[in-house]
Amino acid sequence: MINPSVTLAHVRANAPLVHNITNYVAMQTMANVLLAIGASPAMAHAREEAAELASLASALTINIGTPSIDWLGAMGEAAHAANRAGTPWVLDPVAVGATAFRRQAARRLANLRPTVIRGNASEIIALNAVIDDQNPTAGGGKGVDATDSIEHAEAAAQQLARSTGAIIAVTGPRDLVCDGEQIAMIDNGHPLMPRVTALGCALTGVIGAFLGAGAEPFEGTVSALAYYGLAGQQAAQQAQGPGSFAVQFLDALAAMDEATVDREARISHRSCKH
Ligand SMILES: Nc1ncnc2c1ncn2[C@@H]1O[C@H](COP(=O)(O)OP(=O)(O)OP(=O)(O)O)[C@@H](O)[C@H]1O
Ligand SMILES: Cc1ncsc1CCO
Ligand SMILES: [Mg+2]
Repeated sequence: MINPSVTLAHVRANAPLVHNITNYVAMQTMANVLLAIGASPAMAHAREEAAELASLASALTINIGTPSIDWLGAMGEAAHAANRAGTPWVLDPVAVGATAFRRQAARRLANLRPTVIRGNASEIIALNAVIDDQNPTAGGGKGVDATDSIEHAEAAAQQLARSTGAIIAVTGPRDLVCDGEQIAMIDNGHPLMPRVTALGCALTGVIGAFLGAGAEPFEGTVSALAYYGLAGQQAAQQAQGPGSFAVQFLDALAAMDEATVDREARISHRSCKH
């Protein structure tokens, strides 16, 4: 039985510092989402300070949404520093199927022992193919958007969890979390969420904050997804469309009552099929 409110309360009480190397599109949204949940965001991508900041933080997140060679250097150094410090870190392999540059970057990062990898269904299918050396040339997704279903990604998530040792979180109309042995499905969320850019990227930060607050990685990831989806449902009740939804969403994250998360989280849990 997972109680998402336990970690949410820890985040609110301890305001973990989350270091994010994320894309230009997501930076402000992600920082605002982290502030709304009660965490303390730091967005920094200079190679000169990446390792130092990662080792100070309670959690690190790395997102390849707008990659460059310089940033990849900073990402590698930050991941190594987090590993040395025993700090959890989350990889967001944005649009990994789209280009050779992204495939190479994501392969390198996924092999640096991330605690969690979060992507949409197409990203997880593509990343698994890359790690499995199927090396897709034009695989998966339409740029940063998903074109595959969660159900379709389940086998890939399981294989990727086993090959990388990471917890795999696949998000979409339903979310799935797999550690290679067990699977949780989360049925919270709202169709307006993918109509606002970078809400997936920001969710990667929320997972980071939950891990940084001390959650066990599988439970912390499931808890973050349920809380986030539920905030989406609540925001949608007040919203007129994607614009007002974005504003309402921050308010819903901040106002979320802890008992409500436990009551309205729709989490189911089972063993992997194979
Ligand atoms: N159709 C949907 N119905 C309900 N919830 C959804 C839907 N699509 C996405 N979500 C929710 O939106 C959040 C972000 O997930 P999504 O899969 O859209 O990320 P993403 O594709 O990485 O987004 P981005 O790249 O824009 O940051 C998750 O909480 C997910 O559950
Ligand atoms: C739209 C977009 N392009 C690169 S990163 C990003 C944010 C959503 O992933
Ligand atoms: Mg994404």
